[in-house]
Amino acid sequence: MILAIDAGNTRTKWGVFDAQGAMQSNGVWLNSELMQYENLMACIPHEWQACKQAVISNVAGTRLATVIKAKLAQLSISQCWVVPTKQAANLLNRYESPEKLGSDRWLAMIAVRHDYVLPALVINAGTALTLDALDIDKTMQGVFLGGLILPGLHLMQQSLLEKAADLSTLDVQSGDLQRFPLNTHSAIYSGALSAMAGAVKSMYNKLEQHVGLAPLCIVSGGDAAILIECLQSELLIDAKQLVLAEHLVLKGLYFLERSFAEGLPV
Ligand SMILES: Nc1ncnc2c1ncn2[C@@H]1O[C@H](COP(=O)(O)OP(=O)(O)OP(=O)(O)O)[C@@H](O)[C@H]1O
Ligand SMILES: CC(C)(CO)[C@@H](O)C(=O)NCCC(=O)O
Ligand SMILES: [K+]
Repeated sequence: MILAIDAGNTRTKWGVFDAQGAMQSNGVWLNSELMQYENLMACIPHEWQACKQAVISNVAGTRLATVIKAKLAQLSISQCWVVPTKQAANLLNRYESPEKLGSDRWLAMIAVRHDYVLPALVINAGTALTLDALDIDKTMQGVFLGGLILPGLHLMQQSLLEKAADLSTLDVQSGDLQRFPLNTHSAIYSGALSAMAGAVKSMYNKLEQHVGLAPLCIVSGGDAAILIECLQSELLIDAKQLVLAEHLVLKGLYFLERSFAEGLPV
């Protein structure tokens, strides 16, 4: 059994994979929750005890990493912390400094390379919104062309409330997506969601132009369903090309681990 851990900026998700690559169990913590456990053993899921090996993606900083390291050490689970490279698991990374690419973005692309037909736009709608363009070359290798980083739905709204004096008494709460909003909550919510959808449409068009055919648009993350609904209702992207994908980073971790085990080039 292999344990995969995806530490994002808001939440940490984990999944246990069997030898056939099926996810047998999974769970999630808020990072704030995870940092508060005094007794680390108390919050270790019993499913972890069947694992000898963990593969970890962390974009949440060193404090959270320290907590996770200690948990795994207590259980004598070996640890592999993923740092993106120039090439791995049949995917080429064209980032100027490959190791500076977020490991969550890299692993989501590894999962998409494995599970879907390329080209594809790989979207994570979480704390941040990332839009990563994935093509395929003549040798059938996946190629990461580059991508965008934006604030996610919660952050976009939160930053407005923090910096605009007349909005500072409001909470981030879901307004409605409206075409012509007539109250502040819906104006802010619709503004943030429209900005996200507009960025997706723009990036999708660029990739479509670049590859000369309609790419898939694979969406994951806490706000994936909301974003897909908006893209569909506003007719921005053909519904046939839209896919809601779960656990992409966890699956990417499993596939990367397996590619190491099979001795594929890294
Ligand atoms: N307690 C919360 N705090 C912040 N965002 C939340 C919370 N609960 C739900 N969300 C929603 O989830 C989104 C974050 O998604 P997700 O959980 O995928 O992020 P994450 O775990 O931080 O992952 P990543 O850092 O990889 O983006 C926010 O935009 C927000 O709408
Ligand atoms: C962009 C985020 C925050 C998305 O989770 C993460 O992938 C990250 O911290 N990336 C490092 C910077 C980069 O990808 O260029
Ligand atoms: K993520």
